[in-house]
Amino acid sequence: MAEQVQIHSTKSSKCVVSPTDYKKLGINVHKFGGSSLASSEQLQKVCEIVTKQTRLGDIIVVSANGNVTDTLLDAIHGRVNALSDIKSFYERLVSGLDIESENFIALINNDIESVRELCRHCPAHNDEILSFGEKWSANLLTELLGSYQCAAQAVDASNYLKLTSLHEYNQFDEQFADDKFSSLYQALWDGDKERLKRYVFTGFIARDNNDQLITLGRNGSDYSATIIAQLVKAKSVTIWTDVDGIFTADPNIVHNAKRVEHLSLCEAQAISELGANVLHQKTVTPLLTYKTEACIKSSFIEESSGTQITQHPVSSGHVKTITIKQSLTRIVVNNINELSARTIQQRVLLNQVASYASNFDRTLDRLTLYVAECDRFNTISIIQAAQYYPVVEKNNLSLISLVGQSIRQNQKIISKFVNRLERFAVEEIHYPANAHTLCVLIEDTQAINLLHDLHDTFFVLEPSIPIVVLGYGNIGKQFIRILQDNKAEIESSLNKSLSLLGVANSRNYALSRSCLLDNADVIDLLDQDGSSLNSVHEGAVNSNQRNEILNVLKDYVHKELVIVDLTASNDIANLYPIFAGNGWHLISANKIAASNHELAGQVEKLLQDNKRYWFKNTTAGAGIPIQSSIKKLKESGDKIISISGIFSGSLSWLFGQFNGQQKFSELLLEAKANAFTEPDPREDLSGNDVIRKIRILARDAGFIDAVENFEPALDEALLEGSLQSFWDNSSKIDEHYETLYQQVQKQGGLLRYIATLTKDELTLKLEIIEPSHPFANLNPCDNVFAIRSQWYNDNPLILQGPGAGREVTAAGVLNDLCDLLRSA
Ligand SMILES: NC(=O)C1=CN([C@@H]2O[C@H](COP(=O)(O)OP(=O)(O)OC[C@H]3O[C@@H](n4cnc5c(N)ncnc54)[C@H](O)[C@@H]3O)[C@@H](O)[C@H]2O)C=CC1
Ligand SMILES: N[C@@H](CC=O)C(=O)O
Repeated sequence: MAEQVQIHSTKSSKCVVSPTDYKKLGINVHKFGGSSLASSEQLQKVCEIVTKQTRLGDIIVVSANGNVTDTLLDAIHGRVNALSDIKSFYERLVSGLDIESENFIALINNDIESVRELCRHCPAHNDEILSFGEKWSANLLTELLGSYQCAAQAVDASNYLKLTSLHEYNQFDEQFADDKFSSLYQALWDGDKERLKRYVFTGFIARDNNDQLITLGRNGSDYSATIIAQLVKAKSVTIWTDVDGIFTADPNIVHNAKRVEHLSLCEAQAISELGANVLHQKTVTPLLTYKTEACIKSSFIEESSGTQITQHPVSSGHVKTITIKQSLTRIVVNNINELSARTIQQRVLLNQVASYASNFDRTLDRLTLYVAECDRFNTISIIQAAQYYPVVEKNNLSLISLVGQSIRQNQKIISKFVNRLERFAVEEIHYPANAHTLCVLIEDTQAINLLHDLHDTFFVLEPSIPIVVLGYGNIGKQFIRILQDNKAEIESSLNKSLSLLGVANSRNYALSRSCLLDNADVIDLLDQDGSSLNSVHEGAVNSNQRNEILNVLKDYVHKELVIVDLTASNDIANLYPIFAGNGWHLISANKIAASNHELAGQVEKLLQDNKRYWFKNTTAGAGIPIQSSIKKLKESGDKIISISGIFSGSLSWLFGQFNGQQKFSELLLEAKANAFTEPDPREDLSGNDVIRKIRILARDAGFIDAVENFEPALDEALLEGSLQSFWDNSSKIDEHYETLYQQVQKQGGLLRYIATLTKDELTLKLEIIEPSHPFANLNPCDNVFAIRSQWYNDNPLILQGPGAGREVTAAGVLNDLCDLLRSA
């Protein structure tokens, strides 16, 4: 049977074309572990996966079926029934499969006799004996795939993977492999891709530089898969196993652990160095060298997406998983110099000793190693061979480690971690060499409690306050989109779950107590006519033409709720005192309430009484943090003297673009389409929108008694009447700005709508400024705020940036929401 594999794998080739072409094929490597190949049902499942998810030319790497490797080891160690157990196992396995079972069993019997013979040798040919497991597995799967009409070929990997030297574990002969793979993919040179097959490679086995068969140790088949992927420049590697990827903690210990969707290669490396069973260190090394992407999936849950290991981090600064290694021994070597300590650390590594944390303390000249208890004697021998005398200080220790991209640069994570440790008697906090791991050593007896505690701290999100968004227009839609796209990131940074209870526009509202962010289809229906909603959605989307959503929200009176007002509605602004009285927090992009001193005062008082917050940073500067800057200056004792600048994003854009060539009204339509203007653009041209911003900032700066002196940016006569009559008057508007433009040109200046705030006067004027004026050269749509204060007197503090638009405003609202959820 074993020969069967070898016949296919060593075809000699006379390649006439470039031997590198198979590397351009985009081969996918799929590796199936022993548990995925342990029963006839599982084998059939694997065949389904292979037929559906692989292409001609893809490589399948297999481990031995079920526990066959362990049973072969038993045979080596002299267990009498071991080989007959293997025979019975295969008889059972093939009886449920659609293959020529008699032939297969005859071959197994034949091989078992060879194994028996090899076991009799002294010393036994261990690697050769163990290699039968993978060979049987490759042949069985190949044969079974045939019954699925899936052309496959069993391949003995030991004819492809050859070490370049006896000791360099990671060095495989690339030229040797290249020749062999070129031969395997011979059909490519004949221009006949259809002749390619799925190649079922034996995992775990290779050859040393003397051509002797060797096995690749623990998790050797995973290693074969990533090495083969590196050699054939594979497009992807999928490791199919019995667990559905990497979890936030070992799910056998922490039952609410969740699957981690993405890990970066650096995170994967850090996890593997900590001794993860599912991801061995040597498996990751080829991925790091070749930088291919990988995936760990369960062959039991085919539809799950498992854990993707990506070359670049999908996110950084978050804890992704917490690992635990129990039953470690602390071995200490005192009075040792750094060079000897490093040599010992290296030898420990080369001997494949499971050492999970080691540390050389320069000030104490002390080397500390934490090794698996089973590796204790091995470690002591290595240290003694270097003429040092180790002390076994303590047994029964656990290493618990947080892993996440660059978490060591995140002070918040470090302090959260250290705070949690206060309640435990920890042995040592350990900082490994990489920036992605934080470790603690603790006695085994306390370790599981600490693991649960840390998992709750970093992964169990506190429920957060339900959010209701009023307004689903330019800003509302973008805000919901970024909430959906960044939900996981926001939740992990706040350590709170996001709960979008309701969304409304002036037609409909949607409400779901189980978070609308996970129910995007419902939100999509908000723009539809009530009559076109089908019955399935009737419960979720309802008419809001008379603010009906507020009736449903009565259930939340005196409970915490965040109302996010993204309307331009007067009615909603006038309801703020009721919202505040109900004990609800407020976030506004709508400027109406915040710019009305009396209303804003009443709302602030009610919020204060109810210990609730009002965030409204976008009402004055879209995404520019103007209000928070003024607040911070005042909180630190500064006094604001004046604020001047250009506060209208739309007019900044319009006057920046207008050059007399294009009609002003056409530009106005473009500004509206870009969401730079108010829903009714007359609000911008009349100055009303900027006046609201001026009043909001005046209130923040403390200029409440100042006299107002505001001029519109367009003659009031052209702003009167309905919105339709305004657009009908476009030609007059165009004439007006054309004449103005000629005047400005004559003076060699630029037209800007400038606001100035002092404690005595608030002004807003259309001004002609010099091209050298600080407000002259702004990017299109920019706002600029020059704050002169007691501390920024001669040289004002300037805040400048995009002052209008969907993206920046929605991002500003999201900032407000995160600040609120952090404070509440
Ligand atoms: N566009 C921008 O750059 C900035 C806009 N803002 C403010 O954001 C607000 C929204 O602006 P846009 O999204 O451009 O307006 P929009 O007209 O596109 O959207 C307004 C939404 O509010 C809804 N609405 C009206 N009355 C309602 C009610 N009673 N209940 C529930 N929903 C209601 C409308 O149906 C619509 O969905 C405005 O107050 C604007 O001043 C603030 C900063 C920057
Ligand atoms: N229409 C406003 C948008 C932001 O508030 C502006 O032009 O600044």
